[in-house]
Amino acid sequence: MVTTAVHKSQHQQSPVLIVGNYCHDVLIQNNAVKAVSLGGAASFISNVFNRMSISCNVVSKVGEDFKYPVSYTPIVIPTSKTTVFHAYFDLGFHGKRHQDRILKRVCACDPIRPSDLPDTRSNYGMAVGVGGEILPETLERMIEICDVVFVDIQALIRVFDSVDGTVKLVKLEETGFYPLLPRIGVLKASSEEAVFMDVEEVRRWCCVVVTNGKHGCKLYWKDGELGISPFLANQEDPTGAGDSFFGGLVAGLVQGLAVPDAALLGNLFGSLSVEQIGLPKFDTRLLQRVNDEVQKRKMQCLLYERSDDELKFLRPEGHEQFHTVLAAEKLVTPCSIEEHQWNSPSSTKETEQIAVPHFPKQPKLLANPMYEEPIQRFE
Ligand SMILES: Nc1ncnc2c1ncn2[C@@H]1O[C@H](COP(=O)(O)OP(=O)(O)O)[C@@H](O)[C@H]1O
Ligand SMILES: O=P([O-])([O-])O[C@@H]1[C@@H](O)[C@H](O)[C@@H](O)[C@H](O)[C@@H]1O
Repeated sequence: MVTTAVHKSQHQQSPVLIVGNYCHDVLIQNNAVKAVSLGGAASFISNVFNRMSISCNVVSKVGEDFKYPVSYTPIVIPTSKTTVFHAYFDLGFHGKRHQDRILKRVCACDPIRPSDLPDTRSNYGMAVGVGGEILPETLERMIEICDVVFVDIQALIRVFDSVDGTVKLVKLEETGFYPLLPRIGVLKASSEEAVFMDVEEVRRWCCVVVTNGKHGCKLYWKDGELGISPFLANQEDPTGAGDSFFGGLVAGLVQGLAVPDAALLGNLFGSLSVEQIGLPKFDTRLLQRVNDEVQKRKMQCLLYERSDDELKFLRPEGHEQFHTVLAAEKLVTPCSIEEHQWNSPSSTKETEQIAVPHFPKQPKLLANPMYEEPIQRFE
């Protein structure tokens, strides 16, 4: 169970094992490339861990064409190319459902096999594939070598059009991963992905976390559910929000927070991520203050620690106050990237802007009469 591993990690300092390929992301809008960036859940999550001083180990495969410096060296496959995703931000209408982007996997690196994983045990495993690189046997091996495994559903239910690589989703129960669910700790899904599983069924086996953009997230476990408040953000690019959320959630658990407080940290990192294009660069002062608050919060919670694992899901006393303090810290710290609009050169080290002749004007929020929520449009 999630919290058992939390307690173990306080005694042994084993790292978190992150499994998923790095990729190259190409962000496209109005038929023009707006940015090319390091992508893949592994890059967004390790970015959060680095800044929260959480030690981790990444197993990721790339080709010789991989072009970004990363803190955790990937396995280079000479016979394969790095996974590439094209994200289209203006094709977001599929029948009646709105999506903030259409993804196409235009290149796929090799899968990650059980033999690619380390022999040593980890307290936490994160199965965070993006391009179908995690096989059922790889997840099974992760379950064997990690005390608790956190899984992003996108690693399990994505299929890729054989002609143009468009990402489609299949029902979780139709995948080879389904029998493994009772052995994992947490399954994370965005609200778009959550409709591809039976939440009522899956919550009997593991904790389910459903993220819902600017509305925050919701936790579902066997005996209850709990909504976790969002943080305000000026969204520039939704890419990596779910990954940064997941990094924040697990960072919180590793630090010893209760599940609802850790999910709040996830919401904070998700909200910081959408404010920048590509891999976010977090403000050092903000991170220092957030780290301080997490330490204080952990000490407060130790004072009334509950022994029953299931109770760890309940909102601990002072949770709202923790949200207020984190929100205030976010508000007082100006974004470290001042020029982070679509049409400005980015100062993020690992994000590269490509100049195109006619950039659109600033993103503008327009109400779409077909849907309740406003959608982001570019003129
Ligand atoms: N516009 C936003 N404002 C504030 N927080 C956001 C926004 N978009 C995303 N987030 C945060 O990031 C998390 C993940 O975003 P979501 O869009 O649900 O995932 P995904 O990127 O996988 O589609 C949300 O639960 C929320 O905490
Ligand atoms: O936006 P998000 O869902 O958190 O995660 C994204 C993946 O869905 C996408 O396939 C990948 O190319 C991005 O780099 C990022 O990892």
